[in-house]
Amino acid sequence: MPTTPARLGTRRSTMATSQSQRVADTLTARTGVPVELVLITSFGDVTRAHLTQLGGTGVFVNALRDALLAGDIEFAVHSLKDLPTAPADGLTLAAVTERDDPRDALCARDGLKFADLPPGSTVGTGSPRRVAQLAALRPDLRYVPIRGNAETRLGKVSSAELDAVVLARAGLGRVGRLGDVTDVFEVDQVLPAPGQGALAVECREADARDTLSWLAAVDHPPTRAAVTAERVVLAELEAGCAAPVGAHAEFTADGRLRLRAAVVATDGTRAVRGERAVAVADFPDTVQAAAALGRGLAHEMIQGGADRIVADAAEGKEI
Ligand SMILES: NCc1[nH]cc(CCC(=O)O)c1CC(=O)O
Repeated sequence: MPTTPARLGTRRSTMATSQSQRVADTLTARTGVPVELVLITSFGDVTRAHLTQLGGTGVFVNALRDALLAGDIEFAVHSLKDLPTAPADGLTLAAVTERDDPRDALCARDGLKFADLPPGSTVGTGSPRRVAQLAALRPDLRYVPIRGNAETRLGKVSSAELDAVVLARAGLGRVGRLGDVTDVFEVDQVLPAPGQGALAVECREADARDTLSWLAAVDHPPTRAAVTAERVVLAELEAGCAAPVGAHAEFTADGRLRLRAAVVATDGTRAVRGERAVAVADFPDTVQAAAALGRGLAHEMIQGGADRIVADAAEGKEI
């Protein structure tokens, strides 16, 4: 067992350092291996461009991946929903942590619920997925693209620049701001981003089987199966993290993995939704069964025109 600390690369934001520290602490508690955090600046943290204009997925993870490949760190913790679906050469997902609350949350002025926002109220979110699904529920609100970390976004409500913002509840918990939440969207109202609420532990492929095999101590196989199904939907639709695609999988009481997905046009007027479930225990490999579930649902949705909606959303970059 190594006695020099393993270096865990993290982005600098409060959310990133808090979730990285939590993974580090759990790993040390479960394995005895000391872990130190190494702060890395990513392009996604410094640019002010809108997420849909950054030209693809991975803006938040590339700096960490570069540091891994350069040998500056042993492993990295990412928000799984920020991780591109394409595998990175030489790297592997050593663990997927048990998912936190996957739902999106509203933080509104005066404790307002979503249904009680007056018509014309301004709702800030940088995510086409959220805008599309929220606009389908409340076309009478004004959706305003915003960027910045969770604290910056919440500040736009307290300064009265916006009436509300929508953020992931899991992230708000990690920055200690659950007290700002005034409403929570059930997953059948606003489907979360694939992987939302789960963390990915990434390392060099060779190390995962060898010197870093202890990272498996934070792997949560049911979460890995669920997020695999969700991410396959995203990959099959050839959509990135900025696409209007929601997907959520969960195990039902009778042991089936149930996957729901939605592709919604950014103005909320067109949508293709789908749902299917599989008894994963009937298959030798749970993750492969989950991937097959995701592929099946994605193909059914493509038959229904989901790929057209994704392509249209990618063309009209401004939301
Ligand atoms: N794209 C930024 C990002 N990446 C992960 C989270 C939240 C935490 C999570 O989903 O694990 C957030 C902020 C947000 O969407 O509100």
